[in-house]
Amino acid sequence: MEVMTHSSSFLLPSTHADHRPCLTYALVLLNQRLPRFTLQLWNHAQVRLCADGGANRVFDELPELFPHEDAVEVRKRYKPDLIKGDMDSIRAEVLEFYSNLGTKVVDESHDQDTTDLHKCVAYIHDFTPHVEKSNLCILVAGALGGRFDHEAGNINVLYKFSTIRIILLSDDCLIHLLPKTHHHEIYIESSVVGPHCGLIPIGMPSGSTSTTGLQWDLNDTEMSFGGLLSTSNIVKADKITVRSDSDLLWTISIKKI
Ligand SMILES: Nc1ncnc2c1ncn2[C@@H]1O[C@H](COP(=O)(O)OP(=O)(O)OP(=O)(O)O)[C@@H](O)[C@H]1O
Ligand SMILES: Cc1ncc(C[n+]2csc(CCO)c2C)c(N)n1
Repeated sequence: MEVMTHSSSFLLPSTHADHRPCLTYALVLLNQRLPRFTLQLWNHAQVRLCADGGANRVFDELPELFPHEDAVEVRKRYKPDLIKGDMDSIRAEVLEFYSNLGTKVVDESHDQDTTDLHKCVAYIHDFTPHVEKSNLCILVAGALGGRFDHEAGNINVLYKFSTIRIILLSDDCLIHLLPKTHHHEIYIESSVVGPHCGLIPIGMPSGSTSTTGLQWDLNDTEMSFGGLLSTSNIVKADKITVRSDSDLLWTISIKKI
């Protein structure tokens, strides 16, 4: 089975990033307080999207990161490429400001059956050529640590688009899917992530999971809700390996530096 490699180098300043794996990043900003490392994500990304009210966060909070600069100048420098959603949360002044700067706006207020994050990921999916999809990684800022229905909807997007690399981020942790179609090698950037981690089988039980590099490694172990979950585990090596017969969620803490 093919090996899929994972790394959190997008949390490092661009100049420190290693080249493993060599990915193209897209950033989606949601309607929650921007994580403190938003500038790192922004600088790593080739394209930046705001999901509806996420545009208010960029408008209001990005200038706070440059308190000695004129807010309008900062907003012009950090302009999203696209705003997409059902447009019930973005403020009129924010929509007008970014439209005037040339940000593309896609109003999908007719669709009340998919979330704004789903709409943004679908856009990236539809407009990324097939050959480039394997190198694509979507970083989602503000996806965790808020309302539980939103968090569950955000996790569901990982499953709906399980062939695309998508990483959900909060200030405290990141999560992504480890598809059962691959063996996994997770490279730990120990200056920015860890040591707390977890492996969680959402959706269906896992009959057999084996790992290396964890304090409590799994060895052909069964996991399920109602049974064992690997929560509060600890990374003990620079590389973690995971093999499972089910899709698993991997989560690791982000350090407060
Ligand atoms: N509290 C939260 N926790 C996690 N994710 C959130 C939260 N609030 C918003 N989001 C994410 O940001 C996206 C855009 O947020 P926005 O507030 O514009 O959505 P909405 O669909 O209008 O929300 P609501 O359910 O309040 O009407 C949502 O689709 C969701 O993915
Ligand atoms: C069974 C069911 N439950 C909830 C919603 C509501 N809903 C889900 S996504 C969305 C858009 C949010 O921007 C809304 C309003 C629905 N349509 N169907």
